[in-house]
Amino acid sequence: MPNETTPDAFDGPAAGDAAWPAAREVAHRAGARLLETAGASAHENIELDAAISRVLGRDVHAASEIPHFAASAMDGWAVAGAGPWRVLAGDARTTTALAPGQGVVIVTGSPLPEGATAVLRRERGRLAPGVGDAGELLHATEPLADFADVRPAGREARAGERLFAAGTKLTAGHVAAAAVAGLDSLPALRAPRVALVLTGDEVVTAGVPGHGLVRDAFGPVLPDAVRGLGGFVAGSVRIGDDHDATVEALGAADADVVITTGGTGHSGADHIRPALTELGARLLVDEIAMRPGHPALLARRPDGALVIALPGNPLAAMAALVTLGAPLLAGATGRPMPALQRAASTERFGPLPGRHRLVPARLDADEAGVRASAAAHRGPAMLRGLADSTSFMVVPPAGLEPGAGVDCVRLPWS
Ligand SMILES: Nc1nc2c(c(=O)[nH]1)N[C@H]1C(S)=C(S)[C@@H](COP(=O)(O)OP(=O)(O)OC[C@H]3O[C@@H](n4cnc5c(N)ncnc54)[C@H](O)[C@@H]3O)O[C@H]1N2
Ligand code: MOO
Repeated sequence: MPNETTPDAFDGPAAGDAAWPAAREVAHRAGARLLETAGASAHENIELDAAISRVLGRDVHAASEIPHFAASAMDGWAVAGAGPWRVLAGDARTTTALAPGQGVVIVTGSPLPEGATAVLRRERGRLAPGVGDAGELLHATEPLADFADVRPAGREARAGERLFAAGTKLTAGHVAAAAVAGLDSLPALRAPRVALVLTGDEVVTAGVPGHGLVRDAFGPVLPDAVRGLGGFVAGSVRIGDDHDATVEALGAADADVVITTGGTGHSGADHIRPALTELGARLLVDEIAMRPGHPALLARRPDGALVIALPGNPLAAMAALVTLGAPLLAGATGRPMPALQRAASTERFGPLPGRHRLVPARLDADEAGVRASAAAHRGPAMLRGLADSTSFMVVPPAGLEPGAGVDCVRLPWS
């Protein structure tokens, strides 16, 4: 998707300590521009088993009526006209038509024989000897309405009806519905290719870390989080705190979007900013007025690829991912800015002038509405709070009184 781009005023100047809402807007526009640049090559057909979390590039229509034949919704008898009914031998699979006064055994999902006017459930039918040579007759134990327990053809969709709109992010529900509609593939937008660059001399990937070392919190979860946001992790590298290695990794990553972790600070051990400068990348967001996640960056490489630099502190990185990554990947897959959910804060937050706070929280609904309960263990380097959460509350700079409404952003995996 990346392409040679000329700097222009599209994104505005680097936001320089951007306000939280402005950082989201810049990220969403930058993502949308990736999609514009890709044009027709952004579209592809995907098999159903690879479709979950992908975004539709075009509307999807029903190829035929759904269901495409009238069927029984219950086990019992297909019957024609008013009862009692004479029950034919065999079952609905071998009986193609019924005359009034006839019935035949049918199971759920079987096509209704021609002439059938209703299905009588097994538990609502009684077989009794008929008078004279009438043989055994089927009686309904309660009144039977016309078309009772029949699934008519086309009840769920007419042929040609739009099932899902372009821009829909596909869930298991969409994919199952597409399969029932007889579709083998879906017209998707190509998932933006994301390359991960995980930095840090002190980061280890197995076991209990030794003194001064930390276990990598990102490698095991970012691929799934990126997929949840509509992207696809195509590659991942780990580098130490080294300038040349950072320049090489950021420059060489073959992707639409590069996501880095750590090294966003201004110390001698932090190499993301100098590497972006050396690569000639343009900063679109240069830090965000938020806590945690303040040092996060968004930049565009000269070839058009976008770079999201997440801070090393794990909770801060996740806060930055929902702030920059979610809008960016929404824009890059033709979707609007991810919606914020409104909830009532159960807790008081004092003011923090000029800064939004992202607080991991659980959202619960009851008859009074949706409540956001901030998690315990929510320091920037902690993760237990995140584990207990479904969202981040976005506490405005003025703070919040208990019960006051607050916007919340969903976690990528919730
Ligand atoms: N003098 C200042 N120091 C710091 C500031 C500041 O404004 N002035 N900002 C703080 C904030 S806020 C954050 S957030 C961090 C940003 O740090 P970096 O992005 O430079 O990340 P590192 O320094 O590489 O690491 C920070 C922290 O995160 C741990 N880490 C790194 N990678 C991983 C990983 N894969 N899994 C788990 N943990 C990881 C790392 O060990 C450090 O503990 O800077 C503050 N300092
Ligand atoms: O972004 Mo940092 O985690 O606020 O400490």
